[in-house]
Amino acid sequence: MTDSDKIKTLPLPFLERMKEMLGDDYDAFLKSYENPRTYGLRVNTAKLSCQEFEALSPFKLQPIPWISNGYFYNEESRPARCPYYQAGLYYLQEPSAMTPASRLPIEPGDFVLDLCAAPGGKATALGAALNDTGFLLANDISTSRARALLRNLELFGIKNMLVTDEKPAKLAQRFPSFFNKILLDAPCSGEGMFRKEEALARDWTPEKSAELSDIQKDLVLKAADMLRPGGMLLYSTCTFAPCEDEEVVAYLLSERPDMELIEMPGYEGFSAGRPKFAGAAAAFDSEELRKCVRIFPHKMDGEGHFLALFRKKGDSLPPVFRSLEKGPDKNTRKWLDEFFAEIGLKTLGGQEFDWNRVEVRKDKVYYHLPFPLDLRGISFLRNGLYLGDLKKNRFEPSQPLALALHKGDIEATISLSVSDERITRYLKGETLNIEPDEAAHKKGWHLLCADGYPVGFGKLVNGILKNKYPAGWRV
Ligand SMILES: C[S@@+](CC[C@H](N)C(=O)[O-])C[C@H]1O[C@@H](n2cnc3c(N)ncnc32)[C@H](O)[C@@H]1O
Repeated sequence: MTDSDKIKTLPLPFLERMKEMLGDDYDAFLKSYENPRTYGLRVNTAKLSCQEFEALSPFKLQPIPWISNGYFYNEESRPARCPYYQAGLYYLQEPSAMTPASRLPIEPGDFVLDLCAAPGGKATALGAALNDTGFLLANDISTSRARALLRNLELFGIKNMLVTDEKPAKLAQRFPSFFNKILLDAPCSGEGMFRKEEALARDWTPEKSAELSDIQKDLVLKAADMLRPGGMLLYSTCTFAPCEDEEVVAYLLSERPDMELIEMPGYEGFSAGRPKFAGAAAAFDSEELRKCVRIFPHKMDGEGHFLALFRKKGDSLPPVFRSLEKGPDKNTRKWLDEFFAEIGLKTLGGQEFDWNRVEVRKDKVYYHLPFPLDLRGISFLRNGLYLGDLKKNRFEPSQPLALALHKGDIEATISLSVSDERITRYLKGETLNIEPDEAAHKKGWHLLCADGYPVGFGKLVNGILKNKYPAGWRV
């Protein structure tokens, strides 16, 4: 389909509304559909700095000016095929979609909720910013989408996380005034993504936006109720529809007078929210809506988005938890100790290993959140990090453990260059020949690394590395 054909697929009522919204800018907006879309990559700063990534990157990068750790890349570079992707060094994300997580200021130790998180484009950014301090609850109502979310968080090596597939109402009941940072990237009509995904334009109807607006209003109230006084909530959509954007913001401000809009770090391409779209619920100064941000594809190298940053008035202290004092049973401790001695474990993700966080369920060993949460009745896919499995009298490590390890955490590594074809063969599940000077130990469990960044485990026997990369992760 040519680019001018693309314009022909845009629904007429949508175009009429955009013409009214944009006035003199409408022609430039329409013309932007003739431009190719841009491609973005966001560096996992929990694993390496942007400078380190720039020095390593095999593809040409150009910084995204409004995202501190974001880069444009050329479509032909195919960064998903590079082993650094399997090592969790970056996430591929449309550049505008990087904006919401980047405008929610995460501090070490924050309790963060991403309410509609799958597949994890924003949750991975929030988790990396927390860098295993505090904790991240990443939720999605859809179980299958929550599985993809879990995989992406595991790829990023995040430990302090709870991944749930719950109804927001249930979470709101269990966690009132609990989190101090919340991202609500709401389900929306996706008008901002019409250039990227034509199917969205084909399925669009004005009635859908009205239905979604009701859902968004419900979700934003639930999110506000889970926010602690003094905490911040970022609401975002990838649509231009006023009933899903300013109208939802106005609704929250009217229903919850303790919520206020605040300015977010700006960028020259951002456009202000529109006071006239406040809708019926305008029991506040609608000029405040100018603090919202609209992203238009004719003003920036990205697709359409909407963002609003709120603060809950007042102040509060973080919840206090009793510390965990349980730890694993004697045998689990022994088998884990033996494995850790074999690989020479010093730290886990740069932090001291905390035995109190270890718990076994059905022969699976987990490294829980650092404090106990009451999860009775809450449906979750993961609490913390899945460390591995108890087999007959021994422990076998998991892939998420491999990805949660940092350079320097363990002794038993084999580090090959990313361009060494053995890394690609490993990712396909093949066994490898390893020279004696390439491995830290003569035999046993090793962590295979690409330029020092963990990719997965293998077991060395007589110069052959038996592949332990799980079938479900292979490329
Ligand atoms: C815009 S997408 C989220 C994208 C995600 N934040 C990211 O950056 O990768 C919206 C998500 O909301 C989920 N969703 C839809 N209705 C929901 C509801 N009532 N409660 C929670 N999540 C919901 C959908 O399954 C979908 O994954």
